[in-house]
Amino acid sequence: MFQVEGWSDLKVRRFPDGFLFGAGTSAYQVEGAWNEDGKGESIWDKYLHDNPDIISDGRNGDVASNSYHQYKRDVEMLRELGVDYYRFSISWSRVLPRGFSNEINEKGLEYYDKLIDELLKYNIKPMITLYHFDLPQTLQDFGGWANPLSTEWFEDYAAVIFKAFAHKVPYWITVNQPNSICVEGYGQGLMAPAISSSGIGDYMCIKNVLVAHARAYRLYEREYKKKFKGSVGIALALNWADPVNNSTKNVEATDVYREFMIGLYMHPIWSKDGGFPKMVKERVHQNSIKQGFKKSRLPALSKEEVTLLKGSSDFVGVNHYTTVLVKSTDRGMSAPSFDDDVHVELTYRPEWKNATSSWLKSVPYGIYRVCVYLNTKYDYPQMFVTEHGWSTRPGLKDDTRVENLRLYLKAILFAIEDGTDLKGYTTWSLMDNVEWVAGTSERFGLYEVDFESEDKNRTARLSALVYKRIIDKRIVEDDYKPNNLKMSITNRNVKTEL
Ligand SMILES: CCCCCCCCCCCCC/C=C/[C@@H](O)[C@@H](N)CO[C@@H]1O[C@H](CO)[C@@H](O)[C@H](O)[C@H]1O
Repeated sequence: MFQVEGWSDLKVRRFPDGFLFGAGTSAYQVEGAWNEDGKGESIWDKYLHDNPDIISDGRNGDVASNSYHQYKRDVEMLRELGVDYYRFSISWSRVLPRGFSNEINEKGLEYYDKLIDELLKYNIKPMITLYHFDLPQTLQDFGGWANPLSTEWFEDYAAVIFKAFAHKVPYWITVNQPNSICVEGYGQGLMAPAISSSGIGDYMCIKNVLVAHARAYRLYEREYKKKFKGSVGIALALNWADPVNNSTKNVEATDVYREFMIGLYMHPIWSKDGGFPKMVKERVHQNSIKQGFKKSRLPALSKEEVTLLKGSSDFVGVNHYTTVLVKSTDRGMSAPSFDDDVHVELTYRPEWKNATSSWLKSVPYGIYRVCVYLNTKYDYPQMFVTEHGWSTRPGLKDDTRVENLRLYLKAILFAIEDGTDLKGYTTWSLMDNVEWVAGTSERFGLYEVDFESEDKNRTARLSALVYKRIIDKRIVEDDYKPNNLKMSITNRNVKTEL
């Protein structure tokens, strides 16, 4: 059993046979070529072009890590690491420049086809995310994810991508982090399209994104599952939250926080009864009525939608970075708002080590706790860690990333030992990239990208060598120190089933 304090023991745990290691990126963050070869504008292109001053270091995704031109080098890096799979996303507006499926940009499809073939040539399986934050701007002009028609636009887009690649791709993620898309994008105005409509726009978006996910899942299930046997899931932001202490009101506040951060997305897909969690529905409904709304600001799921969503995932994609502590509060908050509906305060332990990103603290037990929570509450769902990572400043000797990686992988080994059905682990990120409004000021890469160089050259960091060693030995060694930072290609015969 994994203990929060003093959890380390002397047993050497091994990653089970068949456990997969991967690395991840997303289209806007690495591709660049924002308007090349017929690509249409996305909401992130527009947002950062219109608001250059909000980017911490002024670097947007116009060129990013130049993966549109450097994809062969990216695959070479994956071969160096010896990973089993590569998680990357497709830019919707690169394939459908105006968002709708009547006009397909063949050059866009060609780019992904070449990338997939390059991966398959070296026995690296593609894990494709259909949507990682970059909606075509043309669709945003019609309300984006706040428009219920978005569920149909997404299904049409998914149909184009499945038709082109279902025969080559074993793992699919429909949508990355609905809470970031909706709460940060349509509520808090922190992510594109930067709409500030907390407590209203975010809930409209959440319903539509979840239904869109389910429509894409059902489409694959109907038309491709039998033939290609791929797995389709959704990636959720599943950070952990504990009460700041064990007082009843803080424990209750933590339950509420977990239902809004985890249950809102897990319950419709993985619970037995389906739909949004009762506690969330009741709180938003009561607040809405008090505030003079005729009905809940959280749009209801119809009976058909509840059924469509229930069971609509082969695995849950766990994007896990950090842990927060929750305190109950009576503080007045601006209303209506998502924060007012949840109504808690968050804090951290001062001793938790900080990454370069202010929100990111190293709390390894959190990943164990979130796995056990999902097991208990949702009956041992199949999982992939679809993102986990650490940010630093530039530099190749990234000891803090190495330490964080080792500690979290050990915690994952405990979670597996305690029954978690975890299929794989994806490190975020393969390389430095555009960290949204933080630009390139927060580096998440196992490979450093020289953003000053014309080609955006990549160099392995210490963490890349350590990750390679873990993949090779299938254990986490505390004392492994490479003699130098030279990288070479791993010739591994990946013997995993699709
Ligand atoms: C005095 C104490 C004050 C305490 C205040 C506490 C505030 C706590 C706020 C917690 C916020 C956690 C935010 C977490 C966000 C992540 O889950 C999210 N950024 C993950 O998104 C993925 O992350 C990658 C790295 O940021 C990103 O590159 C990727 O595209 C995203 O999918």
